[in-house]
This record gives sequence, structure tokens and C-alpha cells, in this order.
Amino acid sequence: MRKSIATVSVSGTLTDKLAAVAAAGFDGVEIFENDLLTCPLPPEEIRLRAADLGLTIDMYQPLRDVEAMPVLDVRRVERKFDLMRRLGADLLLVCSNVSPLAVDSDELAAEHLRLLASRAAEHGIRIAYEALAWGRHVNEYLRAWRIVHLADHPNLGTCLDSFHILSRGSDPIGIEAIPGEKIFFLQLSDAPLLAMDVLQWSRHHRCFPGQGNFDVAGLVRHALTAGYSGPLSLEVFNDHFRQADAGRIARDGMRSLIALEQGLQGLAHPAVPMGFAFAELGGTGSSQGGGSLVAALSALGFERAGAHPTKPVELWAQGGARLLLHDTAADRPEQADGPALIAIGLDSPDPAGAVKHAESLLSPVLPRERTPQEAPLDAVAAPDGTEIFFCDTAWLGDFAPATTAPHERADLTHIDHVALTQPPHYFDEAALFYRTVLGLRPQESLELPDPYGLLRSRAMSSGGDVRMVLNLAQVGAGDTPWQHIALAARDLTATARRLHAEHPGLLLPIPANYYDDLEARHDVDPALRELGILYDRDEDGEFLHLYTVTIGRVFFEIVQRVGGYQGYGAVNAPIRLAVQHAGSH
Ligand SMILES: O=C(O)c1ccc(O)c(O)c1
Ligand SMILES: [Mg+2]
Repeated sequence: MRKSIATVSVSGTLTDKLAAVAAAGFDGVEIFENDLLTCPLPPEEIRLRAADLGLTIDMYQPLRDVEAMPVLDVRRVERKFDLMRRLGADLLLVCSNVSPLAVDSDELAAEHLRLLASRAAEHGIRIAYEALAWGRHVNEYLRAWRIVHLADHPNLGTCLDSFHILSRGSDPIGIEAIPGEKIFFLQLSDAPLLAMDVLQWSRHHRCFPGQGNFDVAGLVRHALTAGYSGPLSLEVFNDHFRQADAGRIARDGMRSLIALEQGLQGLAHPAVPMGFAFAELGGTGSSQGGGSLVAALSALGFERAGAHPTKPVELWAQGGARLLLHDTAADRPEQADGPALIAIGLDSPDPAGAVKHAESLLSPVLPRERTPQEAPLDAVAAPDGTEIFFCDTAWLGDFAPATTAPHERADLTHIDHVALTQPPHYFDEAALFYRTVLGLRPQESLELPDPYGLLRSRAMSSGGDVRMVLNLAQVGAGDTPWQHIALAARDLTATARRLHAEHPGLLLPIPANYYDDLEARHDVDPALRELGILYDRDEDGEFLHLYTVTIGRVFFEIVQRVGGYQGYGAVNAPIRLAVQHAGSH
């Protein structure tokens, strides 16, 4: 299907916007009136610019507060028709009246729209009537359709907007009753479920399909069943998108439409990962502060299990938890601030298929130098730059085993989850990447208090052993690009006891006030207080966890899931953040 986007969805001047959406591969644009009014170019010039970029101007929008007024202002509308002729646009969006003066009458609205449609016909223009969710009288899509039906003019149809329909909880099945040729346009956006005024929700929190909680694909399916054959057009008002790089947001919009189409075709995700093969830390050279990392890993029970024959990379392992330590002093001197998480390896049922799928969703496949002896290992870049490797087991063979005999003790069994801090404005992009490229299922976004701001956090999981947490430092929550790796312990209390005895100072101290509150809420083992273990429970089980101090830009969490607990101890995050801040100020 043709793909379009409203210019309001991306940042910049109108000409910047056109260039960005063309580069992302869109076929057309909806020109938002404000973008045109603020553009120094005459409409004829804008038309040429779009044509040169290979973009059609699919709609000009919006015309507000025109129908069902006590007096119809035909002159204003005629001026817009003149403008549209100069612009080369032949579809005008009229959104439902929000004026207190509007008359509550379908008949009057239909009469006005019929008259406007007949004038439009003289200019070869069509009008698409859209119900805004906060329209004064018309705020339901089926009511807008009833008015269009009543007006009964070939140049008048309806515009369906997924936000207005789904935000009100209307059942989109009713779309199937609208003749496809009367659906002149289809605007798509998603949104997180928020209990707030619908206008504010719409103007600040819309996002691309797949980033929020609406079933946008289901709505599109109804429109296609009705016989809609126009473009799928993204129309997103979002505070972050407005501030972000236009090219990057446009590309992400394109990714969301490609994923939506793949979903409509019923394509199952080809390669949902089964587990973590490894996590790779860069900046681990001795000149990069790697010594303290090695000391911490040794304390945690990791051992040097192998080394890469040609690259400055060591494999450290314990049970099924594998970490690659990469001395990047030579090739990434910018990593001067110590160890940082740079890559994640995922056990994939079909690494080649996973890379092809990632490419189909516009993810950059990373070039890789390898010798003929090395196992093929393909990686794509996640939005925050973390490299994601799709692995079978062959990669392990690249590491010459260390000569020391493996340790008996394996307190830690595997990587439970990895938490990645996202760059500002690209949080939704990351959620869409992990959902569509890796097939992980997002949970709700949480807002967690931090002493200096708020942390936004969203967990994603494969439903099996791959769990990721995306964090975003929000409103001043710090310039702390901390990533962390959570390791699963067999017996966390025993591990904590050993670490306290042998490595005092490695673990984050937890305030006694926390335990006073915890013990008031739950009947817990007194050892938790003694050992600084945090605790959570839900209907399915219990969660015990603790943290190490931060080393460079990374820290470790040790967790134990008891029963079917599926969370991440989010209730305890504010405690952890406060202690970390106290330690770094
Ligand atoms: O927020 C608005 O005013 C607005 C304008 C035009 C649209 O198509 C829309 O969905 C919302
Ligand atoms: Mg709309």
C-alpha cells in the first residue's frame, strides 16, 4: 500500500520535513497548514519541491470549525481551494467543529458540507470529513460518516483517524459498514493508554503504530475489508518527535508501517531469540579501568574462560552467564570513561533469517571483519547504538579455551535481563525496534522517581528467557548513561553472604528505612536487612535482588526469581537510584 505521513509528525521547516520523509521512502505527505503558513516559499514552489522529491501531496489539512456554524463562511473555504490549486493538492481535510457556536444538527452539518463539496467539485477537489475525538457535537467516526452519507455528494467522503476512534473506545468494526470508496483517507497513530483529557493526549502523546497500546493493525484490517484503497498515512503529534531528528523519526515511522503490513500479512516473527548468548563490555582494557571490572567479576565468581585468537576480547563465564570483555583502547579511544555495555548476543533459532528480518525493518546491519576460520556472526545496530548479535552456538568455538581448570562454584546461572539507557527522544523508537526486530513483547511504561527527576522504564520480554529493560532519564534524572546486566543466582542469600564476607564494598548499601517499610508490608526473612537484599512479590512469586557499585558506565544486578514472578522489582528502583546518586555526588 502507498505510505504517507503528515508533516506535523516530524521536526523542522517544511522543506526539511519533505526531504526527511522522502529519504525515508514515503510516497506522499499530508501538508499541515501551520507548516505551509510558516514556509517562505510560494505554494507553487512547494509543489515543485515535493514533486522533485518524488512525493505526492495527498491532503491539505485541516480546515477547522466550518460546518454547522450559524453562518457558513464559504469565502474562507474558496480561498483554501485557490491555495490547494497552487499547491497541486486535491483532497482537503475538514475536521469536526469544536466551536461553542457550532449547532448540534447533523442536517445542518450535512447541508454545509454538501455545499462545500459542490464548490470543491468545480476545482477538482474532494473533501474528507473527520470526527475529532473532542469535536463539539461530532466526535464519533460513525456520526461523521452519517453526516457524509446524509450530504450525499461524490466529492465528500470521510477521513478515519485511528487515534480519534480508539481513544474513545469506539469499536472499529463499524468501519466495515462504510463503503470503501467513501473512506477518502486513513490516518494512523498509536498511543499509550493514559487517563487524561483526550485533546492533551492526542496533541502530546500520539506515537507510531506499534509503539503504544492501540490495535492499529486491527483497525486497518477493518478499513481494508471495507474496500479502502488509499494510503496508510501517519499523523502523529508527539513532544519528543517534534524535538528529534526528522530523518530518524521519518525512518522510524516507515519501520512502523512496514511492521504493520507484515502483521497484516500474518507473517509470524521469524526468529524470536531463545536466550542471552553473551553480553559484551567495551572499555575493559587495563588503560580503560578494566582492572576494577575484572576484580568485580572475579568476586562474583566469573572466570576467564577463553580468549579470541585475533581480537583483544576475552570470554568470562560462570554457569550459562557469558560476558565478553573487549579492550577497545585501540579502536574506540572515545570509550575513555571505563567499561560500558556495547553488545548483546542472542541465541537465535535462525541467525540469517533474523538478520534478513531486521534489514526488512530498516535496521542497519553492521559490517564485520572476520577471518575465514571464525564463525559467521551477524549484528544489527539497536537505536541506542548497542550491537545486537544473532548467534547459534558456533561463536563459542572462536574462543581458545583458557588453560585453568573451571571453577566448581557457579553461584550465577545465566543473564536474567539487560537494562539499556536510551537517548532522549528516541525511547519509542527503541520500543518499536525490540518489539518488531526481535519479537519481544513490551510491557507498560513506568515512571520511577529519582532524587533529581524521573526515570521512564519499559520492560520487554520474549515470554521466555530474553528480557530487556529500556530506561530513559527524564526531566533531569541525570546525565547517567548507566547500563546494567542482571545475573540470575541459584541462591541469592548465600551469594550475598559470601560477597559481604569476602568483598565488602562491592555491593550497594541499602538504607535501614527501606527494611522498616518492607517488614511493615511483608513478613520477610531478617537476612534481607542484614545482607542488603531488596524484595518484591506479586501473585505469582517473589523476587530478591541486589546491586553492585557502578564500574565505568555499567553495574551488575543479581536476582533470584521464586515461583512465577515475572517483574523486575520496579518498586525498589527508587531506592537503588537514590543510593547510586548518593554515591556519585
Ligand atoms: O489536533 C488537531 O487539531 C487535529 C487536526 C487534524 C487532525 O487530523 C487531527 O487528527 C487532529
Ligand atoms: Mg487526524
